[in-house]
Amino acid sequence: MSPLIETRDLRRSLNDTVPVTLIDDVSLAIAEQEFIAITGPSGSGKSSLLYLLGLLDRPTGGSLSIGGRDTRPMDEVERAATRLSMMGFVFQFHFLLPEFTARENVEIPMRRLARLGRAEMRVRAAELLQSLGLGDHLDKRPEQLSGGQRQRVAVARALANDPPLILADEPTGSLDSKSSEQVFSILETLVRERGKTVVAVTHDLALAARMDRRVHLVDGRISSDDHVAPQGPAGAGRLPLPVPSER
Ligand SMILES: Nc1ncnc2c1ncn2[C@@H]1O[C@H](COP(=O)(O)OP(=O)(O)OP(=O)(O)O)[C@@H](O)[C@H]1O
Repeated sequence: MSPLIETRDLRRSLNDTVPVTLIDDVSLAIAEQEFIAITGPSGSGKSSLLYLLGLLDRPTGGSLSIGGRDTRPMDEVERAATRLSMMGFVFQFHFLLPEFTARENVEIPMRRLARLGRAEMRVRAAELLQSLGLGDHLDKRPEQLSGGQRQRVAVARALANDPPLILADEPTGSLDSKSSEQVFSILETLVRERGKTVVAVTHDLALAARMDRRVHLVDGRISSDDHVAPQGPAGAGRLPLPVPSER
């Protein structure tokens, strides 16, 4: 089976007055159900790499395949369609739309993909939020939620179209330790019990140590890539997500 993500000699350069190489010949294969940290010093290119993998930016060299499809010939419409169906994004700041409720925010990617009818979208959004411990907050707007709750809404939104891949940029970076642990354990459960692949940029080496693989960048290049065997219980099947306590 082809990897979920495969890059060969991926490169992103900027041709400003002084040329800068953000990502330098990165070759990486990521299989389904991997739980991967992208680590490295500030400015090493972690976010740049994640944006390339998420088709939010275009490489200036090398190749990138998603789900076995070469992304090079894709136009913007195909790239957007691939993002919607294959990926969910979680950023350090939740980027929820303030005028919409939690449930409406989760419905947005479903509306864009337009695979489900309106009633099905509403039910699915509610179920996702319930599974993340937010069943009592469906109709609240982001300003009425705590930071940890907002980030869990952002995770529910990332899962809206049931994508195989979740790309996260410092997903716990602006949370207190309790909320950070909740969000991390949700991401872990998505891999272990829901078969998702999670690629997360993190500065937090303690969290990275709990993931299965650490791709370490220095100056836009992979300086180390260390794997450990997945820790999920073999044959555990699909278990419910751990429901964080309501706050
Ligand atoms: N649009 C841009 N123009 C010029 N330089 C850029 C641009 N985007 C990123 N850079 C530079 O590229 C390098 C890599 O940035 P990137 O944000 O990917 O690093 P990072 O490892 O995620 O950093 P941090 O941990 O601080 O978020 C940095 O030196 C950054 O200043």
